[in-house]
This record gives sequence, C-alpha cells and structure tokens, in this order.
Amino acid sequence: MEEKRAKRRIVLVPVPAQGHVTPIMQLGKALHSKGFSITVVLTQYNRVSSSKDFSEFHFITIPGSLTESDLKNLGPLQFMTKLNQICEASFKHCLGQILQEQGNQDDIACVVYDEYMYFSKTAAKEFQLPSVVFSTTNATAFVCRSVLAKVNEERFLIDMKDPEMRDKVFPELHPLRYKDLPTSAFGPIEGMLKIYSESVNIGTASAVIINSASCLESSSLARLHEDLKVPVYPIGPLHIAASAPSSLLEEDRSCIEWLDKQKPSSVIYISLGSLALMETKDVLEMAWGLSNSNQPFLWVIRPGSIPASEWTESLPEEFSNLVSERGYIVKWSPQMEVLRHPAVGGFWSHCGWNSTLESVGEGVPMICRPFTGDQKVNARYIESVWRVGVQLEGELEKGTVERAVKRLIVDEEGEEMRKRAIGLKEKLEASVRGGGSSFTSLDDFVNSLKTKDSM
Ligand SMILES: O=c1ccn([C@@H]2O[C@H](COP(=O)(O)OP(=O)(O)O[C@H]3O[C@H](CO)[C@@H](O)[C@H](O)[C@H]3O)[C@@H](O)[C@H]2O)c(=O)[nH]1
Repeated sequence: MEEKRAKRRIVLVPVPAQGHVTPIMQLGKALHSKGFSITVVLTQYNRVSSSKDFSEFHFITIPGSLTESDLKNLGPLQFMTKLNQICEASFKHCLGQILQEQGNQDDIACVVYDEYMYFSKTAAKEFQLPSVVFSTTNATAFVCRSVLAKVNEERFLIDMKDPEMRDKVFPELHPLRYKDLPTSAFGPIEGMLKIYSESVNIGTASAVIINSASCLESSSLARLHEDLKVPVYPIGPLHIAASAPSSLLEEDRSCIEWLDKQKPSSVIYISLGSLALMETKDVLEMAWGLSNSNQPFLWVIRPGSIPASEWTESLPEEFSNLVSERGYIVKWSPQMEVLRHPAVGGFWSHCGWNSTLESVGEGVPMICRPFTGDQKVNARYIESVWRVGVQLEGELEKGTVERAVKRLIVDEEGEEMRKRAIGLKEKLEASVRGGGSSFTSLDDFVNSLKTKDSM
C-alpha cells in the first residue's frame, strides 16, 4: 500500500461530561505517545483543565455552546440534541480555521469524535477529512443501541411496561433482558431513540474505536464489526493503557488517609459517577443497610445529587448518626487511587463504563445499582457474564443492602468474585501490554492512518 506523507494532527471532540472527557483524554495521551499532535475541541461547558499530562495539547473552545444551567434545565438527552444542533456550524468554522492556520489540509490525520458529538461528521466530510467514532461505552451497549434504533417504537413501549416482558431475555441479545436494555432515565423514549439512531449511524466514519478489550466482550465486538462494516478497534482499558488525570471536580484526598486506617479488603466504596441522582428515601435505606452491615464505608455524595440539597444538609439527623459510626463521606474522590487501595474490598457502583473498567482493572468486586442507559447492560454483564458482582434490583431496602455488602465483603461468595475479578484484572493488564490485543489494536489504528487506502 502506498505510504502517504505522515499526517501528524488528530482533532478530538469530547462530550463535555466527566465520563466521556476522561477516556477521550486518555485516548489523546495514547495517540500523542505515538507521535501525533493533539487538538481538543471543547464546548463552553465543562472544560478540561490543561494538566501537565496535556501540556502539549492544543485546546480550542467553540463559541455559542450550552452552559451548566442549560444542562440542569434541559436534562442530558435534550442537552445533547441541542448541543449537536448548535455546534455543527461553529465546529465547521473551527475546523476551517485550523486548516487555514496550518496551511495544509493534509496535516490532519483524522477527526476522532465522541459518538454523541455526531455533528462532527458533517464538518469532517465537508473538508474531506477522515472521521473516526470513539465510543466511551462498551461494544455490547453499542450493539444494543443499534438494535434499539431499529425497534418498533410503539411495540417496544408496550413491552417495556409489561412486568413479565421486562424479565424476559431480549431476542438476540442474550443474556440481556428487556429491563437491562440501555433505555434512559433522563427523558421520553422517543428522544432517546432519536439520539441512538444518530449516534449509531456512523455515516462516512472510517473506523470505530472502543474503550474495551476483547477478553471482556469478543462476541459483541465481532458483531459490531460485522454490522458496521468498518474496522472496530478495541483499545482499552484506556485508564491502564494511558492513565491521564482529567477530573473536572476537585478531589478530596483526605479519604486516602481515612482508608489508611482501615483493615485490608474491609471497606465498601460507594460512588455513583458524575451524573446519577439519588432519592432521599434510597439514601436513607443505603445508610441503614451500610451501617447494619458493620463494615466501614467510603461514600462519595456529589453536591446536587440529592434533591433539594446543596449536599447532604436536607437529610435527617438519623443519616449523620448512621454514617458517623463507621463511614466517611466526600464530595468527590480520587477514585482510581481509592480502588487501588488495599483497604477497599468492594465497590457499590452505578456501573458507568469507566467505573466498571476501573473496578475490574483493580480486581475489586462490585455491588451494582445501575441508574440509566448502558449502566444496566454493564450491571448484567458484571453479575452474570463476568460474575464479579451482585446486582441490587427493585426497591432499595436496608435489609437487601446489608445482605449485599456481607455477600461481597464477608462471605465466601465475595471471595470467589474477588478471585474472578483479579483474573480479569490480569487479562486486562495483559491486553494493553506489548503484544496484547488492545495494544495491537491501537497499533493497527495508528498504522491505518498512514496508509492511503484504509481511510
Ligand atoms: O468521586 C469520584 C467519582 C467518580 N470519579 C471518576 O468519574 C468517572 C465516572 O465515569 P463513569 O463511571 O463512566 O460514570 P458517569 O460519569 O456516570 O459516565 C457517563 O459516561 C459513561 C461513559 O460513556 C457511561 O458509561 C455512563 O453510563 C454515563 O453516565 C470515572 O472515571 C471515575 O473514576 C472520580 O474521579 N471521583
């Protein structure tokens, strides 16, 4: 194949939210280490601060985008729809400017955009630049979204309301049940299906990069490759391959000192990611259950995640009493460091894909309480495919919370899950090492940028 003059710049377009910013910045770091210059196009909302890891990256903010209060008012689904409408023109303008400044169109190797920033593909096409989709969820969730984008909306709505159907396995998506499908808690199903069909329609994109590894989901990756008819590159877990701190919130490191005082594998760490919200009654059931389990716990409660509360002040005194006995609360933790800490024996998670990879990547078993979207897919896989966790389904109740904690931290069953999680950790580490599947996949992607016919 003919070698072209090396194109050295990659333009990244992240979704402005923690769970998406983190992996795309890690991808940027991985590509930078392969010799590419990185330009990150940001919206005005949730900007990445340029830490030393990204000091050589070029950041551009496109004007006219949405603000934090827009997110609150619109909710994530509408926010993303609107963001895609607003950003299309400003991104085209921005790309035009980058090209003009460089004076050489050939210098941009490709535009890598988060699958939910689908406006990017139009601009890339207009300037005849190769575009590549980056999925921050896993391949199984991508397959699900492709299936959902094609369902009969009316029929699907009826099925999803039927309790018997909800427990049934969805055709061709074994072991996922109807209730495990990545439907959204953030708005009506119609809006969600529209976003899904936009995001899975990869248009003229020439490849898909996924933050996953073939040891986790080889059949979904194969299916995706077959469906999309373009190369699919599983290059994760990126937090192991190219760790790069990109927290949008300030981390409270005092929890590490607290962990230092706890016994090995005794602490349950609780964090529901950057978007999930909690009901006051659930917070209380959790506090009761955790307290009754007699295990120490470290709990991240994000400001604004409890209704009518800046932080925890609207909760009754009972909550503080329960927590003060053996718990520690922070607003935001250095999560990867927490999961690596020997005192941590289990992770109560909403099962966002980053948290899932980070937990399995440290061999920590999980209590799964998914909230929305792909988290339900991940929870099902954690419990019944990888068998490294237990899922809490239905109403949250202090008795079930207490039992789940004991199953994970105290019982033999938890020990078995921990062993399997450590087994997966080893496989994941091997996949990003020289010769491993994700390592090779990243190399294949980089090589594809150098050959004329593959883009
Ligand atoms: O106290 C905390 C809590 C979280 N994190 C980090 O924040 C990220 C959270 O990401 P994730 O677990 O994926 O959750 P969300 O923020 O909810 O992520 C969104 O994006 C993910 C990737 O697309 C999806 O899988 C989720 O469903 C979606 O909600 C992780 O890297 C954590 O390490 C911290 O650093 N400190």
